[in-house]
Amino acid sequence: MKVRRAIRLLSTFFSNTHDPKFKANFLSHFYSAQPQIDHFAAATSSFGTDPDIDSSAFDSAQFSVPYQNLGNQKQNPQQKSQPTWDTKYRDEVNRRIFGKANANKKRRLKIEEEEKEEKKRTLARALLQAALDGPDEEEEEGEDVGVKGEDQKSLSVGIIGAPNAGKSALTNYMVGSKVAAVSRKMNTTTHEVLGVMTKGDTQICFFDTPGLMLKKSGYPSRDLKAQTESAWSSIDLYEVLIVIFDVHRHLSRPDSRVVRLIERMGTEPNTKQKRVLCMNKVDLVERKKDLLKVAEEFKDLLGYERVFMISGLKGSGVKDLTEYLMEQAFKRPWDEDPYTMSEEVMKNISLEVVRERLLDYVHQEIPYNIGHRLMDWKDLRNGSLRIEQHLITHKESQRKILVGKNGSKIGRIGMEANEELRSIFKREVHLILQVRLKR
Ligand SMILES: Nc1nc2c(ncn2[C@@H]2O[C@H](COP(=O)(O)OP(=O)(O)OP(=O)(O)O)[C@@H](O)[C@H]2O)c(=O)[nH]1
Repeated sequence: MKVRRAIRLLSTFFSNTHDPKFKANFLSHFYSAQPQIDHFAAATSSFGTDPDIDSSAFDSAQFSVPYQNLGNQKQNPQQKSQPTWDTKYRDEVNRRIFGKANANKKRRLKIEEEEKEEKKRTLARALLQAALDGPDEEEEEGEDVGVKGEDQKSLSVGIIGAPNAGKSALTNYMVGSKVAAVSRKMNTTTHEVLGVMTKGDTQICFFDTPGLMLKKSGYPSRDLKAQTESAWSSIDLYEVLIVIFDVHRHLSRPDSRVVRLIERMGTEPNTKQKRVLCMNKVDLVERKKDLLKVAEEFKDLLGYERVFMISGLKGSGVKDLTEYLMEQAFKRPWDEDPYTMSEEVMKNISLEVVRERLLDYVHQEIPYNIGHRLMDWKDLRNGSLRIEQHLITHKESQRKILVGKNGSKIGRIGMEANEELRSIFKREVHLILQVRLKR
């Protein structure tokens, strides 16, 4: 749709232009993969001159498709199915089968780094989807626009669980699927806002509780005592605490530390906090009877007001959980500006938009190992946003595919991404994409 609109704009522009020389020049601009001197000089200034790097560029400034306030269009960017491959499992397999426990610390760090990146991207995708979807019917009912301070309701929700229990996936699902607006920011190392959901008059902030080390007894480890103590004491700050665990894993290989955590949280009363138990990853459990068995196992834990069987990834049961949380909210002004998108989120969205367009145009031709980096992000004085991203490949053949004939592919990717970013950020965007060959 958007390409068509851009093409339409270009055709109108052309039909009003009669100078054939001008047309020819313009077209050579449009399709040229060669950087245009002025823009390129600016675009590469942050890079220095690396003789080993060859590049081709798209610069949105060369294509004067006028900015229009495109509003909150309903769009459906075809979401590519993401590999659900979890590198932790690969690591575990290597460790068990090949005994590579400590073989490669660097590799582990790299994997962790990749996982972090993937999480950021997942969040960005969810936010992007939400931003593009616009408010759905349910949200329109409650219209959060202009909800007065005295009518606002808020709730803080902490999520606790072992690594891999699915805390992020659940939050992303809740925040991403029903978001009227979103923001995400880091507070301290122990309080990370996982996401903010604003729906109707209610805003729910989800907090991660990282850094909680458990001993076999289910109590905090003495290692890193100060750090973990502050993390543990922070748990009480939330009005609702979600204790989440991987029920599929529990059925096959129960982890005593997780069981103790569930028991501890379910027995220790806290009159100021409601606690719920979430049996996550139910989609992986084949025999649903097994779920009842697990529910039975924890039925005497009176500290939990409710038990939810959910799939944070696929969404089953999440609606009930969300409704429950909405009901718990207190009359209190919102903590977060629902329309704030943090810069970090915006940056990730910009990468994600380009990545999606890339996948649309190069499909499987481009392996996932192509480097994709945000090189520059600037708020310009005229109110526009300058975004520079580089696609880095080691192979000339890949560079050619990305650039396309006379730069047509990178040009198209750039045009579409630029327009999409304008409509998401509601401002003029100056996008520069460079395909670089690193020898
Ligand atoms: N099948 C299935 N997989 C899930 C579900 N929830 C999470 N996962 C997967 O489990 C893995 C861990 O999920 P995360 O959401 O990252 O878990 P986390 O608790 O935030 O992990 P840490 O950040 O390590 O504490 C990911 O590969 C998810 O895709 C679910 O409901 N069903």
